[in-house]
Amino acid sequence: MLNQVYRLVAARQFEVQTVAEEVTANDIVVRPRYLSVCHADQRYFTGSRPQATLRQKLPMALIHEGVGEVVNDPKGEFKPGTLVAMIPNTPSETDPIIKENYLPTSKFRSSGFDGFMQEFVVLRRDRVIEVPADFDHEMSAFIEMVSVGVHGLTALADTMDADKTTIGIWGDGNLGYITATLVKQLFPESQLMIFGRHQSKLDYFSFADKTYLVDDIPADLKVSQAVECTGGRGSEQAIAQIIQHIKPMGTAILMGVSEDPVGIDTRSVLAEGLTLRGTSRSGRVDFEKALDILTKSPVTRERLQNLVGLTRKVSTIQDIIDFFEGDLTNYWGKAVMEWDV
Ligand SMILES: NC(=O)C1=CN([C@@H]2O[C@H](COP(=O)(O)OP(=O)(O)OC[C@H]3O[C@@H](n4cnc5c(N)ncnc54)[C@H](OP(=O)(O)O)[C@@H]3O)[C@@H](O)[C@H]2O)C=CC1
Ligand SMILES: O=C(CO)[C@H](O)[C@H](O)COP(=O)(O)O
Ligand SMILES: [Zn+2]
Repeated sequence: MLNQVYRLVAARQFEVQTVAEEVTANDIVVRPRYLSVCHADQRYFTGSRPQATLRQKLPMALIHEGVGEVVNDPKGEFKPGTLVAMIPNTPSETDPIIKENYLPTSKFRSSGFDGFMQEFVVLRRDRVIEVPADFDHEMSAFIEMVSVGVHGLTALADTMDADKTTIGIWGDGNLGYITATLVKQLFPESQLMIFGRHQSKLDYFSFADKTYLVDDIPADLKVSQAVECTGGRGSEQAIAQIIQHIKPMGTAILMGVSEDPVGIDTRSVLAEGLTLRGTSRSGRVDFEKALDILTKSPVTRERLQNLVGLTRKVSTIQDIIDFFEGDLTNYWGKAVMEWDV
């Protein structure tokens, strides 16, 4: 099958390349419909990764968050037109201990392996998962990010001590918002506190028990456990505040990506017996759990619909460039393209 792949070839430059794809009986052919932009894609689009990384990974189709319609299933298990979430991580082995998203042999789309900006995406059968027909399509585009939140909170549940009194989330953007909606489902008895930089973003977290601007946190405030969802240079300040405000022996899950190493006050980490645990990406089990939560909880779906920020139909390369540029200046929410190439 000949496929048109929309690859980033250099910062802010895309090219359509024609690729011959083999479709085996174990594959599903999907036409992408709604695609959502992640910070990781923007770091490639703007050329802000190190030059050596860009040389190694480009040309490459961006985007690892999206839903599409099944076009062809050689085994007939999925009907044509079925809406599916596409799982960007593609493992080639299993391990009894290391999860699929941490195996060095796994390929992750839009990080060295073509993402979803293609006419058709050929995925292994276990890399698609049906999305209920009544889900909002634009919200469904970022189910991958919901699965990342599920993965992070699963790691928190596996690691933390018995104190569930208060969970603090640092970061008032997309990942913070998604993780906050999931805390309400996965830790319903906990008090949820959000720590952010913008009052107008914190106002969206109306379901949280408390919100704080990070320059106005009461000195004696303590959280039982914490999740860092900031990234960039903001991570350093967020981790420092988490160390200051978490109870002894608490766990902090770190999810924000920083290009440069950030400083951490290890003396306090040791003195208070804290656990800092990083989580990255997600696997099929996290997608399944995310879809289960969304299916059972209409209120979570409604909250996540409030995170749909910029939406536009894209049909040409200029539309794609304009869309990515638009996302860079978009203040609140996820940017979702209706993929109409
Ligand atoms: N681990 C993983 O698998 C994944 C990681 N990520 C990463 O998560 C990070 C966040 O992504 P996303 O939510 O989309 O980004 P956003 O820009 O939407 O959100 C980050 C928010 O955190 C705020 N912030 C910055 N510093 C602090 C601080 N010290 N304390 C509290 N809030 C702060 C930012 O404010 P301001 O804009 O003023 O700086 C911004 O509002 C990125 O680094 C992204 O790459 C994303 C997906 C998956
Ligand atoms: O966004 C993510 C998962 O949803 C990850 O942060 C992203 O995959 C990291 O990739 P890269 O190393 O290419 O920045
Ligand atoms: Zn991502």
